[in-house]
Amino acid sequence: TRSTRPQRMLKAVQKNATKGNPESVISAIDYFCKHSEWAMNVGDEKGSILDSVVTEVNPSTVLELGTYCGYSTVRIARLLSPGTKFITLEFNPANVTVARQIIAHAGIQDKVTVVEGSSGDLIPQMKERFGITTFDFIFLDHWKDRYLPDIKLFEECGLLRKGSVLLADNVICPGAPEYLEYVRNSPRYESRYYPAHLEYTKVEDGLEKSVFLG
Ligand SMILES: O=c1[nH]cnc2c(O)c(F)c(-c3ccc(F)cc3)cc12
Ligand SMILES: [Mg+2]
Repeated sequence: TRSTRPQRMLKAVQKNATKGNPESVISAIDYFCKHSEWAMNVGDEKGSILDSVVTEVNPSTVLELGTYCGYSTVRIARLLSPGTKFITLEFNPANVTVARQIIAHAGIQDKVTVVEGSSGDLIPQMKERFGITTFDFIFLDHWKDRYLPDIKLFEECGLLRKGSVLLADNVICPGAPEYLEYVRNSPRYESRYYPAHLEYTKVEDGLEKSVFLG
């Protein structure tokens, strides 16, 4: 039966990237998406902005919503200090299977825990299951309609502290207008937009960085 796009991406990584080399995995995926098949990884342009924010925050606890094939997981993990607690949530079990293999190929499997399930179910379990008190950095890249309910869930579950940084992908395309309205108008967040483009295209998109003020 026909393979899936994530499976074809995994094959490209296993063929073209050097085992244990996160940079080569990132490059192999970007090459695949530019020359073979578009895929919804954050990409190289927005990925560089992600890199700069992760480096600036230098977090001790990280949560990613939306693992997909693990591209941004590898981007983030390669920048983290040893001992950082990094959890990534993915709803689609087939994506979990591919992501774990791409993460292993990059050699950063010991730096991140991939958890299968929905963010709405798993966010309230973060404290009890993973011993998290608060997250220093959160990357929202799952489903635009979950951005607003999930940020409210973070607040309700006491998972944010003064200075926690949330970075959201796709706030223009596909777009998360209700989320943007919330973080830009709430007195509890300081928000800033980073203009860029939809991965591997010339279409406008960008990242919204929001700092929780407590
Ligand atoms: O569902 C998504 N979750 C996370 N990230 C996405 C993304 O970066 C996209 F570009 C897109 C996307 C898909 C199709 C398009 F025509 C445009 C954007 C979707 C997602
Ligand atoms: Mg995205």
